[in-house]
Amino acid sequence: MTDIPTETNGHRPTDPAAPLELTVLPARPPVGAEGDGPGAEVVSIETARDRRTPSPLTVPAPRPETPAGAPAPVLEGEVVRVDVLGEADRDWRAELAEKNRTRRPIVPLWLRSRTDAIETLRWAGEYAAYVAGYQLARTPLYAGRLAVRAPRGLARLVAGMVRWTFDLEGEPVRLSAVQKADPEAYLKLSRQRDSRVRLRVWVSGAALVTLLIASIIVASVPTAAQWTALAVAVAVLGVIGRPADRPLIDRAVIPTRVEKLTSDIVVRALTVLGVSGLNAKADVNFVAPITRDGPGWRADVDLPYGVTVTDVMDKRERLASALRRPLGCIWPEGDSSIHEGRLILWVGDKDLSKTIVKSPLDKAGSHDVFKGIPFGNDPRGRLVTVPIIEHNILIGSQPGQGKTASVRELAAGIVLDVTTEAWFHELKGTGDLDPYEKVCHRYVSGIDDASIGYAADSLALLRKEVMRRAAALKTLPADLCPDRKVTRAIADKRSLGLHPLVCIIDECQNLFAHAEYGDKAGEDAEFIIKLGRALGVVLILATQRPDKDSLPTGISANVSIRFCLRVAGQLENDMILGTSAYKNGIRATVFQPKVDAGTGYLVGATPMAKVVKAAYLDTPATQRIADRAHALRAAAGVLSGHAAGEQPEATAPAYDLLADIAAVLAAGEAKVWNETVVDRLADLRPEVYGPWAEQEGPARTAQLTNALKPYGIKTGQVWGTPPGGGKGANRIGIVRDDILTAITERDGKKGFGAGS
Ligand SMILES: Nc1ncnc2c1ncn2[C@@H]1O[C@H](COP(=O)(O)OP(=O)(O)OP(=O)(O)O)[C@@H](O)[C@H]1O
Repeated sequence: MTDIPTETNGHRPTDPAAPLELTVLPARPPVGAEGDGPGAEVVSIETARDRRTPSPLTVPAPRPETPAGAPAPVLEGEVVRVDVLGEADRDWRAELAEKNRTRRPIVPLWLRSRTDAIETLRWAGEYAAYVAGYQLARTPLYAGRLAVRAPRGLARLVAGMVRWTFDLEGEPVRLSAVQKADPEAYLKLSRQRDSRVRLRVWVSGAALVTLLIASIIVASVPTAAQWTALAVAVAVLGVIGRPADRPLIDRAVIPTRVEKLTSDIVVRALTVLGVSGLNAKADVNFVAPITRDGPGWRADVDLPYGVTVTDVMDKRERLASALRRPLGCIWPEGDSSIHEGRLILWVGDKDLSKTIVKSPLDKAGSHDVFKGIPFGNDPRGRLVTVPIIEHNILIGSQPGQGKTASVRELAAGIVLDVTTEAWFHELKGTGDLDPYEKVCHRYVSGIDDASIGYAADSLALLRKEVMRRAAALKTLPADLCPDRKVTRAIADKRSLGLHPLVCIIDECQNLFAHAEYGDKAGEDAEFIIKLGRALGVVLILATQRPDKDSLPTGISANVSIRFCLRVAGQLENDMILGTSAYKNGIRATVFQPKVDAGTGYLVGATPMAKVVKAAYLDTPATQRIADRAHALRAAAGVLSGHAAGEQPEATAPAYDLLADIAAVLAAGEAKVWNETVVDRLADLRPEVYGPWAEQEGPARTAQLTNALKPYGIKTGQVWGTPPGGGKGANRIGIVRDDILTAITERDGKKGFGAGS
């Protein structure tokens, strides 16, 4: 509650305990003044304050200047509270809405997702099977233990029977009656004992006779039954003869060493981080009970006002120390859909950095890329799938953090889908993708100029392919292609040539920073990323040098899925994960060099950025997958290009579209129809633009419209006349100035980029 300052006379009262309000509220009767007599009620100052009716807000008098040491005059005035006491008007609808938003699930978290439920039941099943197997394997040991303990059990049984039959446990009490010379008590106890013993002798005798009869019966039954009876008798005696400190059955698992996460532990950890505003127990507000969530504990906490989850994430190492767990177990996350201070603290049982995630593709017979590719696990052990159709993927990190391993996992999903054409380029020359060579339409591994030139050719060919596909998709009937994009049904019709085509370039910095091929390759890649998405063309790029020379900004700005393993700083982080990622707390700098190989931030594949440990395929596993993919593809008759031993396609001749258009437009032509420009381009470079001119009507016009989109140039209705003369008309066309402006801007940027 906020109070207007109470120092209306410029001085605080000398006695700090003095009720400040009473000295400055002369206009109002002091508390209890109505009853100042003998029967007056004694009221505490707090109660009196609370009873007081709220006053309208008044402005305090300005502080008067008083000469030093002079007693300050008491000013008339009234101290009032800014906040009105009492129950504030409650907006019950807003409260209900808030409650609805934060309600806890009826069905437990692990049962809400099919995958989680299956996973949990699998764990339970595996655990039960393991315990059963473990104990079954030890039955001979347990039988031996029972046999050894049986004689002691027999002795205990006989001794127990005798004690019970003759009521020996009452003996000390009877003796004490004798010692106290209490004949009355003794006689009472003796009579009770005699009556008990009379009954018990009969019971014990009956038990012995039953046992005798049972023994005679057992002596006459087949041997197997005799053994069974003996085993039961030994087992019973063995159990009776068990030493108090040694259990019969061994534990199948060591009791968990993982400390249960409690609110005290969480509070202790959060309050020692040194985050300003987060210092005391009262600063930590639990919004749900701490629960098990996957293989770890989850605490949902509201941080104090003004403290954000990023403040805590920045101190992850300290948090790990405060929780006394390895860093790889501590995964604080935000839930900004609620607010910036909602922290979900997940503390895993196992250190993520010591976990090797198995790829589900290792055992998969085939795969469908339209369902995404299983990529790895989040820290809670949940499978994360990366969508690939209609996406492009950028992977980046410092050297040796697991880029190639991540690419291998994605490549496994790609090759196991026979409808997907694979163009793989590994520009490090270490042969990490070599197992896949035999299924690739285009493949190269190397760091030399020829290999880099080959990759540049691939991008040029891919650009051409994108343009071909754009036209081909347009001609498809609407019922087959309602959304104007490649679907599973379209991909399955191989004759349409619109199946998924995935081009991987590992260590792409060697291509984009290449003096000869770099610029053109960058432009082509940008073009493919922008236009290829709906056409089934996917680019996957991996780089260990995410700077603007090695990774053109047009690429880093337009990819839709990003996976960033450990990087050194904010700049690299944001180049891979997108502008402001670091500021928003998505920081791949938190991962440890080498130790966290394979672990990175995945953005764009799931609704929120996620930490993911990529599945790891070693070379033999990769080889097995590639062998399976080869057999599948051979059976389906889809091995082509490099895989079929064909020579590489003739490389696309290098060309510059904007320069070519500028060359075919005369200085006085302000606006020209697309079809006229396409005809002139085909004349200029038949090998490049010839296929455009072969298209009919709208498809021909669309070729140029699509090709200009990446440059930000739009086509529209322009007035013109046919080349041979004739009636003028409005048709789709271009404005010459747009072309010249784009050329000037591009060349300007190049000049700036080179110089900076
Ligand atoms: N997902 C993973 N799980 C476990 N270990 C991994 C994983 N990914 C990579 N590693 C480990 O890290 C090592 C380096 O991985 P990789 O070659 O993929 O790194 P890179 O980033 O491609 O390196 P470079 O930049 O030098 O090419 C691997 O040999 C492996 O030991």
